[in-house]
Amino acid sequence: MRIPRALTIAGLDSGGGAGITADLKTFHALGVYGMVALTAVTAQNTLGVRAVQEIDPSIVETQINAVAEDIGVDAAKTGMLSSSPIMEAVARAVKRWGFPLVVDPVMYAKSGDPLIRPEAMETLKRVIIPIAKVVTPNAPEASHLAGFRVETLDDARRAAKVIAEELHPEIVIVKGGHLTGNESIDIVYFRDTGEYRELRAPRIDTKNTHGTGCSFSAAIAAGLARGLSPWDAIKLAKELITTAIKYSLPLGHGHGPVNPMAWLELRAYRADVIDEMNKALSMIEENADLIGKYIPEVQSNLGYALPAFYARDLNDVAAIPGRIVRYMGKAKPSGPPTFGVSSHVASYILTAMKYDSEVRSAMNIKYDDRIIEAAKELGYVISSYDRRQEPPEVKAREGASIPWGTEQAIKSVGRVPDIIYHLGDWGKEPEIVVLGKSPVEVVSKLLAVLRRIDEKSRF
Ligand SMILES: Cc1ncc(COP(=O)(O)OP(=O)(O)O)c(N)n1
Ligand SMILES: Cc1ncsc1CCOP(=O)(O)O
Repeated sequence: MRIPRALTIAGLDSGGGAGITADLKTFHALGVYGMVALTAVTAQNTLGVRAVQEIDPSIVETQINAVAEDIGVDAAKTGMLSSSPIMEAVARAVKRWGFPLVVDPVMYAKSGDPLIRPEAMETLKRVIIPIAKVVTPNAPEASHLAGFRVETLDDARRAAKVIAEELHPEIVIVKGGHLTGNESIDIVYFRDTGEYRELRAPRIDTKNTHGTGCSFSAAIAAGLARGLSPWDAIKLAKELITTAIKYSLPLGHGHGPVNPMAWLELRAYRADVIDEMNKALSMIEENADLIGKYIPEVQSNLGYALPAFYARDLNDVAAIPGRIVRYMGKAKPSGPPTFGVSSHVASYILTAMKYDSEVRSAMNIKYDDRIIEAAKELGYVISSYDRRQEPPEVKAREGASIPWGTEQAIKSVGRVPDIIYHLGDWGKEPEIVVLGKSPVEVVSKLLAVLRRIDEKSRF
């Protein structure tokens, strides 16, 4: 088994959002072992850079040699290279080992503070960019490298070609993050073939973009280390950075950090949600006769949302496609738990989570007075709302009824209850919704109530 290995040759951001910490998170999120050759220590936070201590160039070079000689480097990236001597040292080591290099031509921090000495700009162009397989300037960096202002997509296309032809990297990506428009469009130019390609993603409206360039270039290096073609590595990096920006972290008072670990966490949480749903479905199947009696005309569903930070909309809630039906008197899930297949139950969950982020699961069942009575006896918190009181403007808004009703029920008991019910309206069947922290907890609550009804009916 080959363990892909990538090296970041970059600076430390004490705030943890950019530089080597962003790079290592990105490498690991993509399943690549990460190594570091530190070039500078910056005293930095989300607001700016307070101080910079450069690392001695010979130490930078020795770090690269040390890891390449022993552990091996499948691909590397550079970030903050602030001085000509550091650049010369890096170039010597890169040429010695011959690994593919991604260059993020870091010039300024998001805060606007400079991260390169003015006199080193020429060395960046003459010594570092020519040894790059891929170079990833944003629009201001592309302006410096190409020698004209990059403000439009056409400018970006022209700049990519000029940088490739004059400075000789194999591939130039002029990133669209600093340009305007609903989409963030990166221009990719291949020097050998003269071919242009584009990478598009919806522009995400956030100020928390600290570390974007670092993570993007690290993701390309990780893809190369994994043996992907440059184009596949670039596409993967665009997907990762879009996710990292979508789930960026509102930390600090300036530009908060992007979140490359979201790539990994989302996958882990999704798998966890499906596992927990399957456990609860087994409980339903083991008690199919009992639960079967309480499946309503519209049928039931059981939902479970991702943890609150990741639960943004209905697609972030897993439920049963085709719902839980009554078949031969028994409760029967129609299919495997799947994200984005519920609107009704998912809407209860997402609304409840606004009041208590721990309550991530719910199941709807048929209304029955005995359930309310038994739940009261068991000490559950019960609340209700009256669908007939729904304001016309709420009724008129698609998808607004359940959030409205859920909020009414929560506000009337001052917390997210265990059970919410309503007695219906014209054309709306009365229903009971059981809520809980997990689907196992929801089904356990439901079974406790149904068993109590059963016991009572026997005496
Ligand atoms: C140590 C260090 N390296 C690089 C940067 C640049 O990061 P950022 O300011 O977020 O800009 P992009 O990553 O988007 O290019 C830094 N601030 N510190
Ligand atoms: C009670 C109820 N009312 C309309 S659909 C439905 C059942 C569950 O729907 P979903 O599968 O959207 O959660």
